[in-house]
Amino acid sequence: MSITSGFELETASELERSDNPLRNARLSFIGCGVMAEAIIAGLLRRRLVTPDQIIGSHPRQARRDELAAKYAIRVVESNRDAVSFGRSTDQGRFSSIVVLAVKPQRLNLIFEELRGRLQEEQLVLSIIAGARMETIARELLHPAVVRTMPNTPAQIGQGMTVWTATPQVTDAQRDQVRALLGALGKEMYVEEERMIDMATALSATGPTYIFLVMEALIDAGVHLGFSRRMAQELVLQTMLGSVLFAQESHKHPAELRNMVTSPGGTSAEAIYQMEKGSLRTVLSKAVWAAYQRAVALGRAEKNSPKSEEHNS
Ligand SMILES: NC(=O)C1=CN([C@@H]2O[C@H](COP(=O)(O)OP(=O)(O)OC[C@H]3O[C@@H](n4cnc5c(N)ncnc54)[C@H](OP(=O)(O)O)[C@@H]3O)[C@@H](O)[C@H]2O)C=CC1
Ligand SMILES: O=C(O)[C@@H]1CCC=N1
Repeated sequence: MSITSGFELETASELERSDNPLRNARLSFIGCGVMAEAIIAGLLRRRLVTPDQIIGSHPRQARRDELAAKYAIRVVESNRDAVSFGRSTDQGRFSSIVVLAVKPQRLNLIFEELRGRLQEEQLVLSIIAGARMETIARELLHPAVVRTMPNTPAQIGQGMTVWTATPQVTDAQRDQVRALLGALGKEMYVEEERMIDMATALSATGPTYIFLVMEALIDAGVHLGFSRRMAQELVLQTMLGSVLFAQESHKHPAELRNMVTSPGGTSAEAIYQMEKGSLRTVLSKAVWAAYQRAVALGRAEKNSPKSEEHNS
């Protein structure tokens, strides 16, 4: 059976560029859900890799078929087979990145399956919330680990990913990671691993805060009497315009807000109600709660499905 990809390629071939660090890489995705698909789509869209450089593993046949048809990549059932794809052999040597993209609650199963199965030159790149590099390295018996925290706008190449790496990750591998994450949007390297948990709460969980506010404002517009379609257009363009304004003007948000706030006017009235309703405190508490949860997910004893059940 031949597989064709219906996937649109966006830019001129990066593959042909000699400075593309992923040119000869093999990528194995362990768990092909929402985020893994976003990374795969971004890499192919930017033509940083070809479909034959990618393999994914997934427990469900329907999902395997779906991804194979959409991206013309190989998707297998066995996580071990996916990792083996990147192993160098007498026939060829590859740089290989193994992307861990399962839910935190599945991580212990993955450790059991993959422990001791990685070659020295393979790189493990985790996107799993809470999972600490020390734990991954210890459980997989593999010291070269990169920990990243992307977010869902990566699906359209507008993501924000924060990442860090163990000292065993080489400069060449760091270049590969930058290229891979660059296909998702912006990337930011941090030295301190605790900042990954902080980014999990702020930028990775971030779309949740924004979409909830977006939804609430659209509902408020409907309450005023706008059709849902009109309210949605007004709110989305207002949010987009405000973000671009903040980005391009380089002004502090408070300064931009003051520009909207005429004395005795509508904004002042609205601000009064938002402060009365403790909007800032609620947002701060939400981010703090998300941070605490990210830290808790990283604790080994919380990583088993059993303890998660007790937790929920
Ligand atoms: N969603 C987000 O905004 C972000 C998520 N993350 C992190 O990314 C990771 C993945 O999240 P996300 O993509 O949203 O989650 P998904 O649930 O969409 O993806 C995980 C996938 O792994 C599959 N899976 C389950 N068990 C196994 C197994 N034993 N072996 C291989 N695959 C398995 C699941 O299959 P099935 O569907 O059958 O259960 C699912 O498709 C999480 O660890 C999360 O913390 C990081 C940043 C942002
Ligand atoms: O809710 C979650 O666990 C994931 C991790 C970061 C954002 N969403």
